[in-house]
Amino acid sequence: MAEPEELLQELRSKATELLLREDYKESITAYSQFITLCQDQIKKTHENPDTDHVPKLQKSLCLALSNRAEARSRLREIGEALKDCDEALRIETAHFKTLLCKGKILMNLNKYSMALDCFKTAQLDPQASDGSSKSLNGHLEKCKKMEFLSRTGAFDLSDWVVNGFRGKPPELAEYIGPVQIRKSDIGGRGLFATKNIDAGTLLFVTKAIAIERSILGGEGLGDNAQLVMWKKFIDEVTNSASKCPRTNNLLTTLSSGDGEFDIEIPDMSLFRPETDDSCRISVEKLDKNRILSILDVNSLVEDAVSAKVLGKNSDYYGIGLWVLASFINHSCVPNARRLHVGDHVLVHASRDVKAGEEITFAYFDVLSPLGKRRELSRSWGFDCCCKRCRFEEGLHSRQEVREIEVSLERGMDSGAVVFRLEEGMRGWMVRGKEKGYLRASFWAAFSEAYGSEKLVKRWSRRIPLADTIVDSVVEAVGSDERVLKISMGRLKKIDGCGVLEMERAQKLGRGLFGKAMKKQAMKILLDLCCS
Ligand SMILES: C[S@@+](CC[C@H](N)C(=O)[O-])C[C@H]1O[C@@H](n2cnc3c(N)ncnc32)[C@H](O)[C@@H]1O
Repeated sequence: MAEPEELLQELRSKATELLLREDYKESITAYSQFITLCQDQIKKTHENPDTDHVPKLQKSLCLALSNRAEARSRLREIGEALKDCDEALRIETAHFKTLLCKGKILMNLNKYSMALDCFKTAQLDPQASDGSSKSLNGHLEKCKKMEFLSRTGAFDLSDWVVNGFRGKPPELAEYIGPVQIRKSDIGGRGLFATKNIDAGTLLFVTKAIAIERSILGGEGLGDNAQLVMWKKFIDEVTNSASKCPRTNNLLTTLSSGDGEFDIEIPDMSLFRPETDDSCRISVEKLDKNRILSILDVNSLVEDAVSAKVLGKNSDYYGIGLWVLASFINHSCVPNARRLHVGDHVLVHASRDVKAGEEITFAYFDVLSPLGKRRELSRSWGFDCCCKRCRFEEGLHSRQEVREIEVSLERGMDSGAVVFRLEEGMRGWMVRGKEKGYLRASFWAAFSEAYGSEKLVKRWSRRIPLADTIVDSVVEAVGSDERVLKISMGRLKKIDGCGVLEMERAQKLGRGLFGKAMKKQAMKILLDLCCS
C-alpha cells in the first residue's frame, strides 16, 4: 500500500489535472479524497507533536479547498463552494486564490460590498503574481461599479442604445428603489410605492433566477419547441434551487396559486442581495410539483427592449423568473413597465405614482375591450376586478356601449366609432380618468382614426384633439408604444417641433423606456418606435 504522503501527492496531481481539463465533477471527487486524507494526516500529526509537518499539510489543505471551491462554483454548487472558501480562509485568512474565488461567487450573487472586501484583502497579498493581480484589478473595478449602481440605481443605457444595441448588453447590478411588499386588495401580496414618484423612475432591477431562450420558427414546430423550452426552464430552476440556498429561499416566498389570502408577507431585506441571510436560510425544500406551480403563476415572457424596438427576431421567445417582479399584480390601469436587458429586468413607473399606491403591470394587452380582457385574465387564472374593470362592468349593461363594440367589430368607419363613444361618454356623464379607461378599451378605433390623415381630416371637427386622447389614455394605462406613435406621428407633421412638444414627447418616452437613457438615446428610441 502506498504511503499517505505518496497517496496525497497522487490525489493532488489527479485533482489538479482534472480541474485544468475542466472535468469539474471528477475533480471535486479527487479533491474530496485528498481533503479527507489530508485532514486525517493533520489530526495524526497533531497527536505526535514532534513533527513540523502541520504547516505544510495545512497549506496543501487550504489550496485543495480553494480549488474544490472553484470547481464547485463552476458547477453552480454555490452553497458548497462558499463553505469551502470559508474553510480555506480559516486556515489562511488572506489566501489570494480563495479570496478571488469567493469574491467572484459573491459578485455573481450580487453581494457587491462583500465581494469588494474579498478583492481588497486579496490585493494585500504580496504573493499575487503580475497575471493574477491584473485579473484581480479587473474584478475590483467591476465590483466597485456594481456596488455603486446597486446603491444608487444610476443606470445609463444610452451608449448601448446610441450604438444600435450592438455588442453585449450593458452590465447591470441588482437595485431596489422606493418599493415594499404589502398585502394587496387586488390579490395576495403586491408591491407598493413608498413615496411619490414620477413617470420613468426606476423601481428596481433584478436578475433572473433562470431564463430559457429560443428562436421558435415555423408553424407546428412552435408548440413542440415551446414544450421543450418549458421543460429545460423547469430543470434549470430546480437545479438552481438545489444548488443555491438563497435561490431556494427566494423561491419559497413565491405564490403557487393556492391560498393567496393569508399568504406570508416576506421582509424586503430578503431581496437585498447584500443582506447576510445565512441565518435565515429556509430548510423548506421545494418539490417538483411546487416548483411547477410557482413557475406557472410567476414566470414572465422576456420582452427584450433591443428586439422589441428594432422589431427584429419576431420568432424569438424567452421565458424567465425574476423573483421581485413576481410580486407585481396585474391591473388594467397599470402604472409600471418592464425593460429586459440581458438577464436583468428593469421595472420603472410608466406614469406618475403616489406614495402608497400599488405598483401594477399589464399581464396582457390592456388597450383592448372589457370582453377581451376578461378572456385574457381568465387564461391567467383569475378574474380581474381592478377599478377599470369594475367601472366598465357597470357601464356594460348599456345598450349603446354594446352597439359601439359591435360596430367596431363590424369594421365601421373608426372615426364614427370614436365620435359615437365620445358623444356617449358625454351622455353617460363619464368624467376624468374614466374617459381614459374607455378610450383605452376602444383603442383600436382611436388608433385607426388618429393614424389616418384621411380620417383625421374627415372627423377633426367632431372628435377631440389627438393630444387630449394621448394624455387621457396615458393617464389611465401609462405610456405605451402605440399611444406614443400617435403623438410622435403628429409631431413629425408640425414644422419645427417646439421645445414644449419635445419635452412632452420625452416625458412619454420616459414612461415607456424609463429614465435610464439620456435625451439623445431617448430621441433615437422614440424615432425607432414610430418608424
Ligand atoms: C405573479 S403573482 C402576483 C403576486 C401575488 N399576488 C402574490 O401574492 O404572490 C400572480 C398572481 O396574483 C394574483 N393576481 C394578480 N393580478 C390579479 C388581479 N388583477 N386580480 C386578481 N388576482 C390577481 C393571481 O392569483 C395571480 O395568479
